Amino acid sequence: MPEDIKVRQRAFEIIKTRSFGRGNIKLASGKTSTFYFDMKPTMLAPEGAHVLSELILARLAGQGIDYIGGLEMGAVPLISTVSLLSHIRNEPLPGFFVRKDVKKHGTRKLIEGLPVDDLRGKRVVILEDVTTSGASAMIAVSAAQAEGAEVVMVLSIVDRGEGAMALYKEKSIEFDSLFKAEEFLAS
Ligand SMILES: O=P(O)(O)OC[C@H]1O[C@H](OP(=O)(O)OP(=O)(O)O)[C@H](O)[C@@H]1O
Ligand SMILES: O=C(O)c1cc(=O)[nH]c(=O)[nH]1
Repeated sequence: MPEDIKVRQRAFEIIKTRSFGRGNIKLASGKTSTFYFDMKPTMLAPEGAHVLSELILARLAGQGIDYIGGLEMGAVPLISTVSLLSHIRNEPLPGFFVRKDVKKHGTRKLIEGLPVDDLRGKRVVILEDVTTSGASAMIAVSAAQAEGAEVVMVLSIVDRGEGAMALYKEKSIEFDSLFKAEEFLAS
């Protein structure tokens, strides 16, 4: 089996075991669902972090990306591990994250992890752990655009197929995911 297919298969197994669950649950959008992906146990497992980062770097290869970013909390572990792996491979891809709320103390930054004004003119990919409506990742898109970045893609680990694709089509931003929820629902 080719290496990239093996890595994807391993990521699928880890997500299925550590992150996929069934049962009634309320979503960020306020809707309810009968299944859920809690991606943190995958992103924070050593092998999970590694395989997801490999898949993301493979998806972004050769596209002249300057920065990866995303909304707290979901995107934060991903941004860190993708950035680390990019350094190990000598193709550094720095990261930033966008706060949901600015702190009332400290530097009061909305965007954390980079020097002021550093996003101007930069090609940015917004990462997300799970997309449902896509509205959460859109907060990070808007924050990066407000700083002058060109957001070239939103890349989700798992897309639930419940609106994100249509949202980003309307915004004329490329959208992709490593996995679809239906793959787990069918397995
Ligand atoms: O596409 P959407 O409809 O916006 O839903 C997906 C969002 O929901 C989850 O975040 P949550 O709000 O649960 O917070 P967390 O990342 O801080 O845990 C997930 O991490 C995404 O950010
Ligand atoms: O829509 C959401 O809030 C949501 C769905 C899901 O499967 N996982 C998650 O973390 N958030």
